Amino acid sequence: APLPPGPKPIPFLGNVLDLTPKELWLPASQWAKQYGSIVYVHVLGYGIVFLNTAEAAVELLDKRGSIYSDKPSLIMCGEMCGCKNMVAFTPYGEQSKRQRKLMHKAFGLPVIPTYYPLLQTETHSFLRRLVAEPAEYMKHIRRYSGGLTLSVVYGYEAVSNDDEFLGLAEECVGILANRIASGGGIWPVDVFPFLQHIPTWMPGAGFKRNAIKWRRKMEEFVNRPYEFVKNCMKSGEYKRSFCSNLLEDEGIKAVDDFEFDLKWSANSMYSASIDTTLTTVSHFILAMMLHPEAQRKAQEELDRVVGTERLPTFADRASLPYVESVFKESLRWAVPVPLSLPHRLMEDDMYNGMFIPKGTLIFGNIWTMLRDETLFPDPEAFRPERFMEEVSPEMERKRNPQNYVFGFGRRECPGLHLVDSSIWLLMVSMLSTLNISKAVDEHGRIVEPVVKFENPIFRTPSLFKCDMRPRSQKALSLIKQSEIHTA
Ligand code: HEM
Repeated sequence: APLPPGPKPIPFLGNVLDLTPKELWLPASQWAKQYGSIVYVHVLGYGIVFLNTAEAAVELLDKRGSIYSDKPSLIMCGEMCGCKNMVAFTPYGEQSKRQRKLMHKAFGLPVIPTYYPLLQTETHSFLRRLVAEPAEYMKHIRRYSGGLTLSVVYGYEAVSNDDEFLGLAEECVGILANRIASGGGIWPVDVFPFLQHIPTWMPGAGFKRNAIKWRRKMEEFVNRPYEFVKNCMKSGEYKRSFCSNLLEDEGIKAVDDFEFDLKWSANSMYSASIDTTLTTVSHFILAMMLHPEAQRKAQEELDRVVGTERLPTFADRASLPYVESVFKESLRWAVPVPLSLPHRLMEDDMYNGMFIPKGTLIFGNIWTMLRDETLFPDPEAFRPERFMEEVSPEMERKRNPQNYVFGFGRRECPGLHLVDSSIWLLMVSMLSTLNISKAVDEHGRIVEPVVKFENPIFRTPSLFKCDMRPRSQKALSLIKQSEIHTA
């Protein structure tokens, strides 16, 4: 049977020249238009498949999940830098299933309301930092998502921007995203495994010396916050968290390798939440700045439902349909992880008469799915109204961006329910208290945002100038008073 179609490879090297290190989703979406729901390329004989429709992604990644849920085994990232135990890199098998079970226990839908008070506290602290230093909004979003994850996962409260655990986490997430996994995480040693045996002192062995250094940092990042929880529990003074809840669960504790799994799952959630949250919230700010009419409509709804005497809460959610549509459209428009994370096919397989060889890397092309004109007419436009239209339940499911942006099948994002609450509250709180608009320079001219996307995995916009200020004196005092109420 033929391989799926795709751009013509060159001899031996394959499609190496077609694969761009930045915004690979753009050529991938052109291939989707040209070749259809499934596209095949290869690099030096290693196959890569892009699944361009929800039907193909659900059929393969979900229904045939037992063979489509493995992860590529990367020597540099996984073995040498020790990341193979992070959930996003764990091979499909007993360990990945145990880790996901732990995360499901902590972040499954029924548990999320128990985090509401914490989400509220962190959101209000974020608003206070934002009004004090609006130009530093990216720093504040990072601090928010880092602080939230430290509290939820370890019961640890970061007290300042210079907090030692926040610093350690920032450093490690930076090493992982910008050093270890840059260029898709494939190093020469992954293609020529014998390189791992060359002595560290040899010229050209810099990658080995770096790997030793980075591995030590990663281990510190895994162990130190975990030891913090255990010490607090010993002393009897601790906040409930993912780790403490599971450490108190006698049934789960009895499972083999429990502590190892717990430590690495906790750490993985930290790494997985920072860039994704930063990307989503930055896109929301960008959208509000570029579409003042959508912002105004959302604010009118908020003023009608919540009023101006208090901040919004989760109890308001069902009465805010337009705000809900802004939330959905922000996720669709942003596509924070446009090609999802790669899965590895464990056995030869056939799809619609085409052959997909064992070992092929499979990318869910979420970008193309969420730019599908039949589901989202004028897909580049930011138009929350599209989600206000009356459609059949089947169509509603097909058009819900939350069914795409978190990936598919057995490796689907375990943080999705938390994100649904945390980012919703963050957006609604910003809308209710702040006006977001384009910045004005010292000559009074409007500064048009210029945005680039440099990260190969996350569609994070580069820092852009914008103006964020309280909607009124009342809004400012609500933000300031939130500290007193939280305390
Ligand atoms: C807007 C925010 C987020 C988005 C868009 C997002 C999206 C994704 C996507 C697309 C994947 C890959 C799924 C696949 O392989 O098919 C993923 C994996 C993952 N996410 Fe998220 N995520 C977000 C936030 C979070 C948060 C807050 C957490 C933790 C609390 C988290 C934890 C994880 C983990 C641990 C994995 C690896 C799962 C595995 O390989 O089994 N994510 N996420």
